[in-house]
Amino acid sequence: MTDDTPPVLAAEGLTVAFGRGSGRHAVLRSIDLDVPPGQALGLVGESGSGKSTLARALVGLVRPAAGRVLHDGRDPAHMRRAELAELRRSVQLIPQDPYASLDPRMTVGAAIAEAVDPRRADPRRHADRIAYWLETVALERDAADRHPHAFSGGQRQRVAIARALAARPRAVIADEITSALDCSVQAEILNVLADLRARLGLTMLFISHDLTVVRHVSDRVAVLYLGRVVEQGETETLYSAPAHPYTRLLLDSVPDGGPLPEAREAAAAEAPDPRDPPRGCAFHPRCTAPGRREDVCAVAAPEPDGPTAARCHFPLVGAHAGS
Ligand SMILES: Nc1ncnc2c1ncn2[C@@H]1O[C@H](COP(=O)(O)OP(=O)(O)OP(=O)(O)O)[C@@H](O)[C@H]1O
Repeated sequence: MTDDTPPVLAAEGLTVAFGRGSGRHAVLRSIDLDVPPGQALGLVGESGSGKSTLARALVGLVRPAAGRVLHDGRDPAHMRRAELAELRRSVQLIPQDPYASLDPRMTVGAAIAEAVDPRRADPRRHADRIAYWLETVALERDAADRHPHAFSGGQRQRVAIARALAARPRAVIADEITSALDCSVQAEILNVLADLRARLGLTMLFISHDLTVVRHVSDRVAVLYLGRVVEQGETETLYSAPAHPYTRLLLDSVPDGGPLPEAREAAAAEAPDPRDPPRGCAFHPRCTAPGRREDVCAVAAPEPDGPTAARCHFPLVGAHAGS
């Protein structure tokens, strides 16, 4: 790999809008991010911030209103049908609910066989590959003969991961795959993913509303607020010195010892309607960073600045940090 190897996944000025006429509204606004080969980018944000829409846009299920997505430096909008089919295989989306990716009528073996070779999906033909992928996610070989409903939630998510990997993707997008699971099962799935990343050098976009979860599996993290990336950077930098008050709020809300009083107050405030975000900095009505909310916040949208490209007029750290 050279320095000019393009990222496996990228978004450039990506804007996605839904609705028609006067009801049309942007859900993602000028998103810039990239995931280089073998890296894992975590994407965090609260419900409605646009995480799933971004995942869907990256795999070509949602069309940009402006900007573009790139796969290995190429825009799917200019691909032929066969290339698009190959793209769908090479970027696997694992959704929160494995039932959305697993056909309940198919045995697990048949589902994996289909990913191995869609044209010759006979599970007997691919028995060794099926066993290999099941073992890769720490499931028994005989899981192949059972249907998805015969598994627990965590096991089902392992099956979904095995199925996604069996397609030999260049990248995996995991969308809230642990959020419906108990803490201990969540930890198991995160360990499986961390192990797979180390063994297979997977390129990954890992989406969650939970910063603690994202930290374990990401080299870098991007924070989404009302359809905008408000901060992104190396995981350790972002966690140890967040520059955006929203990132700080998310970190302070992590349940170890309970949130700080300001975080509690801001977290309790309703998130604004994504269809009609506040002018200026969209976060300003909830911003409780002491002494930092100024008139400018209500009128001017901040540009990304500092080591973590924080979109804040008064970042908490960095050259322009206020007192
Ligand atoms: N097909 C659609 N048509 C219209 N609006 C949509 C559509 N898909 C998503 N939205 C809206 O886009 C916004 C972002 O939704 P999205 O599902 O991407 O958020 P999210 O961060 O993934 O939330 P959650 O964590 O709750 O899934 C929401 O206001 C949602 O109602």
